[in-house]
Amino acid sequence: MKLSAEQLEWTVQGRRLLDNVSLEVEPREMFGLVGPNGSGKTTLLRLLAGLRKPRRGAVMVDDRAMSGMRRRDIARHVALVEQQADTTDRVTARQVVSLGRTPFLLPLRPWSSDDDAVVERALGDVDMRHLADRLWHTLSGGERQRIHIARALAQQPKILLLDEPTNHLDIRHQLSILQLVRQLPVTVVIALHDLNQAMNCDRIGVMDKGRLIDVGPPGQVLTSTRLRHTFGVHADLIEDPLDGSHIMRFRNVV
Ligand SMILES: Nc1ncnc2c1ncn2[C@@H]1O[C@H](COP(=O)(O)OP(=O)(O)OP(=O)(O)O)[C@@H](O)[C@H]1O
Repeated sequence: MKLSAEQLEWTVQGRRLLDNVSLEVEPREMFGLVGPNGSGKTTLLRLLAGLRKPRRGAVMVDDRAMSGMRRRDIARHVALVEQQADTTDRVTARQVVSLGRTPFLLPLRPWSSDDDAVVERALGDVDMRHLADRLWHTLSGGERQRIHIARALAQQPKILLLDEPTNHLDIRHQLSILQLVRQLPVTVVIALHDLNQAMNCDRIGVMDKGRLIDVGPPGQVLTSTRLRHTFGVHADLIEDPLDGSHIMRFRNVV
């Protein structure tokens, strides 16, 4: 499924947090969003997920305007994993993942064994089956993050939006989640701070002060000049002797 943004604008208290952002993400593409703190990545993801309505511009899912879609309809296509989503309810990990099935439940289509199977698979995908019956508040930050990803997977979305999904994870789970996301047959937009992880996306977009200032293949976009000007760091791209891929080596701040 294709996801596009057309001239999006979002203003809060007179401050323009998103300024004329246009973007097209192709079906099954993995699109990375990078940019310094406060550059607008989360704001853009929330608009792309339909959680906020743009002041100006539109979000399109294939050729349908999201503004004309009902909440449940959006949720059947688009899932968002937020950076800090929490719950104070006394629920188990499995119950949180089960929430991902809500958009598909109807009076004439109640919970079924198919839903159980989807939830179990999602728990397995994030390596959380063994903790599925634990209460939410007893889980660690990284375990909660994996459960949030599982909830989004249980939604079986065509478009998956992820806001820094690896920021609480140990290195093994970082790699396995990114590998998993990469293999899913869905359109992905993923905000990442780790620029070396962003190198694995098909294309990336660079956000800076609410604007999307560059889009393209990672190797073309994340140049030493871009890292200096937008991220304020001196860095070199080094070639990995094993496979010829590029690795960023950060030196010091500008
Ligand atoms: N509701 C709000 N009211 C006022 N300012 C806001 C609001 N939401 C976000 N902002 C501001 O908008 C800017 C963009 O925030 P956003 O969370 O989208 O950035 P980000 O690129 O995701 O940042 P980070 O990398 O730190 O997660 C920030 O300066 C933030 O303080």
